[in-house]
Amino acid sequence: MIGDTLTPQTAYAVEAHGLVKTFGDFRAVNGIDIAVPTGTIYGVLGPNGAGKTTLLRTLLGIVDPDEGHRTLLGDPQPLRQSRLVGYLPEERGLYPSMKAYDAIAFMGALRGLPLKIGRERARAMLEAHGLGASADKPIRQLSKGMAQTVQLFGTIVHEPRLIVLDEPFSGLDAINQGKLEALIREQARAGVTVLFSTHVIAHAERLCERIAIVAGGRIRFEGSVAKARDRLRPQVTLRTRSSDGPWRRALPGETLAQDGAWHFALPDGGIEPLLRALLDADAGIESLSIERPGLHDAFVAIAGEAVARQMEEDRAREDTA
Ligand SMILES: Nc1ncnc2c1ncn2[C@@H]1O[C@H](COP(=O)(O)OP(=O)(O)OP(=O)(O)O)[C@@H](O)[C@H]1O
Repeated sequence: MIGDTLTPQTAYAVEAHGLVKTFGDFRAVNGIDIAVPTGTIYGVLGPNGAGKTTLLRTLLGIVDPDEGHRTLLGDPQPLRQSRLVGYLPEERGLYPSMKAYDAIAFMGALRGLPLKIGRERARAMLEAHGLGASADKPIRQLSKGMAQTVQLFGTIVHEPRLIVLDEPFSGLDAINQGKLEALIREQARAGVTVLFSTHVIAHAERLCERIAIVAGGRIRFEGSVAKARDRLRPQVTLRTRSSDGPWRRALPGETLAQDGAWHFALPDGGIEPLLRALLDADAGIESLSIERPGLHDAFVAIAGEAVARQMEEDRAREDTA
């Protein structure tokens, strides 16, 4: 890895406290604390306009904060670490006449990788991902998905320690999104820290060890996906043969009877006391399921219905674009 001797690995690849970035009177980033553990896949999740891009750019050192401080790979001057960082911006663009392998090598060269090594690695990466036949094609002849893959390879060809991807899934079809998810996992397995932004909850849920939910320039939640999901109680659905009996008293107060089943949140004391009552009274348990809420439900609980609806709309707009 280039410059591996420059900085020892720190516990957190990115750390920031009290970050504020204003544009005129508008606070795009409004007091953000964030800590991205080294070697994790970390997602910044929020609707368009939440401040994700500004946050990433501030962490990278492209934008200076008005308040607060941050370290990138342990360095309070993030740009000094740029050779160890790969950044895929939201606005993407490659030179249309450049050949695919050359475009990758060129991007690596901007991060200090000798062109010759970049070209060799570029060809190997394209081969390994079934794109060897496109290596010598000019970018303008590639499909959108392929061009985006080329840009991503250009982002990682210099073997960075930290990859920052701004909305990397947008504009990709489902197949290419799956390939990108696999590539992100591959990088993480190799010990690379991956920080990405998205407005699609499913990507964050599938990929991330930790997430930050951002809305209105602030972090509404920071932690593991499991911790976010734990914000909501698991939901119980119970079907019984008998419809009444002393066991009914063991159902929680806010139980809802719907579609021939009882629905309620898992009680603090667990399901066992209720099970005992059902068995003792011979209620006849036909089915019982306990479902943990997904990240989507947790997101609604954390960020609110309005923000969740805006994210759905962002996604729908993108799908029809
Ligand atoms: N250079 C700038 N000058 C003025 N306002 C800006 C600038 N950059 C961002 N903003 C504003 O800051 C807010 C946050 O933008 P930002 O791009 O960080 O959000 P985002 O969550 O990344 O959303 P998107 O995915 O739409 O870019 C938006 O209201 C945007 O218009």
